[in-house]
Amino acid sequence: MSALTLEDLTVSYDGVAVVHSASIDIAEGESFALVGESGSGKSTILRAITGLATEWTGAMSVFGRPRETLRKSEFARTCQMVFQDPYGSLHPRKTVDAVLSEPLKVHGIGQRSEKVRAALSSVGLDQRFRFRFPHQLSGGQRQRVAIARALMLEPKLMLLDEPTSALDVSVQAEILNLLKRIRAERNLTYLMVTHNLPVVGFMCDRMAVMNKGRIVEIAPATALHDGSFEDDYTRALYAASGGTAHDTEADPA
Ligand SMILES: Nc1ncnc2c1ncn2[C@@H]1O[C@H](COP(=O)(O)OP(=O)(O)OP(=O)(O)O)[C@@H](O)[C@H]1O
Repeated sequence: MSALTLEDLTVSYDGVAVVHSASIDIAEGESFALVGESGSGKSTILRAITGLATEWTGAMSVFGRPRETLRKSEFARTCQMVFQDPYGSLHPRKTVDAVLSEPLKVHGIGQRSEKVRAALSSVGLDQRFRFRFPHQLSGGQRQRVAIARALMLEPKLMLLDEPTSALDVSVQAEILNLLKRIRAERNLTYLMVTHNLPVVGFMCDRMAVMNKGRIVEIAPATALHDGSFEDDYTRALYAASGGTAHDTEADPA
């Protein structure tokens, strides 16, 4: 079963296309990376999937359903996104409890207190953080809250937009380990934007490489062992990242 299929997806802002004819098919349970330099269109693909970028042509489907047929609430229960910046993505005047309860309230789901407690422990946060505000948390703790919020509705597909790049190097590996564990525990599908190839080696099964709005190559993450890429741009990106074989079992940070 495909978790996410994009066919010939072109996305524009104000009539100017920034993603051109992208096609990707991600299997259920797969962890898939979108890589490429800044401005290549990676986040725009995530924005089109979530509905934040509305000018698109082509076809998108989520677990076999055409994207445009999914109502907002159905989509939210299937697919959630974690953003790069846990500072900007959490409301400054809402406690962790309020942030985590909100999706349950909106969707009419009960047993909220138990669910919030369980969510905190599943992202490795002590219960004492429950009634704190974002400014009372570290960057890594905030990102744990953002991940917990994304999990509240038990989605099957997670879109991760550079989920660790705003964090201190010392906590990046912790968050990547957390994301990896959660995916295994819940059989989640990940589509992750990153510019960090070692992160791809650690977290992902396959990668699509983007250059100037186009997917130039789709390769297994194991190609990072020896740089066996077909496309010149991908090889240049690999060389720029150090070009060394990455141990996929080791922490990248
Ligand atoms: N809201 C917007 N309106 C107009 N143009 C935009 C908008 N957002 C992004 N763009 C443009 O679309 C192109 C692709 O941007 P996008 O953010 O998707 O790239 P990216 O690969 O995710 O880069 P980064 O790694 O820097 O986030 C860029 O040229 C960018 O300037």
